[in-house]
Amino acid sequence: MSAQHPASPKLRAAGIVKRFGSVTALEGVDLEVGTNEFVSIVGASGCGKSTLLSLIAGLEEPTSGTLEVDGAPITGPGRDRGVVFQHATLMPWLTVQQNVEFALRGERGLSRADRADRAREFLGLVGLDGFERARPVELSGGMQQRVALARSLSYGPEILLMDEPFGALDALTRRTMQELLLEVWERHRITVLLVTHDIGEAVVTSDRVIVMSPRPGRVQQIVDVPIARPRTLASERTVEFQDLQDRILGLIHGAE
Ligand SMILES: Nc1ncnc2c1ncn2[C@@H]1O[C@H](COP(=O)(O)OP(=O)(O)OP(=O)(O)O)[C@@H](O)[C@H]1O
Repeated sequence: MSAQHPASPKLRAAGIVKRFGSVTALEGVDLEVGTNEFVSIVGASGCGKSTLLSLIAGLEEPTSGTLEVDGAPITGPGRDRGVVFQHATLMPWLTVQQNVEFALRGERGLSRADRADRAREFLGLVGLDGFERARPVELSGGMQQRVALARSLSYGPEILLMDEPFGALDALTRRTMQELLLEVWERHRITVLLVTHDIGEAVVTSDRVIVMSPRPGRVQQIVDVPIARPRTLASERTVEFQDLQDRILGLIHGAE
């Protein structure tokens, strides 16, 4: 287990247990994520990665244990946490611009014009200038995920929770989206928690990788990623990168 724990964590989970009927999805999960940290969660299918993310998003309640953001308990979904899922879940009858504006409707003090400006700003950030009036059906999967990312970032969350956000994309688009995510993270310095099946993705993006073990889901090990940033394709060709990736794969297979 890594000795490094953030001094005052942005996000803290302590003793988390989650049961669905007779299934124990999570058993005694402890986790601390620092402000601006980029942390990935990996592990075999069914080890509780999505469940943990849903609990932190406030979409599910733990059976027992404590979940906190900045020391305050998580009691439900909140605008301090943005969520991006594997599928973009855009509203098909709205344009790209309207989809982002819709997410801003609850923002106090934002006029209609402000919402439109904010939506345009974030669509620009994810490289969708010129697509504001398109409908989701006219976009590729990667572009739809860009809209989902813009939508989640537009209301200024401090934590971005991502569940296999690029899992449905082809390898090239996936690579572009990883680079975009890192760019956004470097620029906005938010805290990111990324669930992924792609160990390379976890290593190239993260400060730390949490390896979970299944039945019931627990934190098996936390692996530090000491590779210098910014990370590029060249960093992935290094022995250090390959060794880390192999070590994490070994941990996952050892736990199955
Ligand atoms: N709503 C639910 N009702 C019943 N059981 C559930 C529910 N959600 C998750 N589970 C169970 O909890 C366990 C953990 O599931 P979860 O989806 O969190 O795992 P995961 O690691 O994200 O899996 P995958 O990598 O396949 O997406 C599984 O045994 C799953 O069947």
